[in-house]
Amino acid sequence: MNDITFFQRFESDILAGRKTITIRDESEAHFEPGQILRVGRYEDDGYFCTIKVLSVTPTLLSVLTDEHARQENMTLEVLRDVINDIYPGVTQLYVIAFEVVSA
Ligand SMILES: CC(=O)Nc1ccn([C@@H]2O[C@H](CO)[C@@H](O)[C@H]2O)c(=O)n1
Repeated sequence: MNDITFFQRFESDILAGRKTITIRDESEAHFEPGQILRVGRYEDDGYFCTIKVLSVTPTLLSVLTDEHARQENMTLEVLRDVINDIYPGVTQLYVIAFEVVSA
């Protein structure tokens, strides 16, 4: 069983270290720094790597910055669109910073 999933289109960025955060809603705000998580693809739940959680930081959609976008390997405009698609109407978000520990 995997502990967290990502859309398949982000797999290569995660494995290459180009995507080092994920921004989630309340339902995934329970992770703790130091936790080791098995990571799967959302589409088929296939395992693709193991990450270590570095931090979990509450944030708001309205205060996302270019620095968040850089850590997602996308522009801020695209990041806002992605979040609006996944979490329509949600303003309270959590930035989960992580590093890949094995793949
Ligand atoms: C079931 C479910 O919620 N899955 C998610 C949720 C979010 N994300 C990515 O995190 C960043 C900010 O949201 C963006 O890169 C998102 O695409 C993801 O890959 N998979």
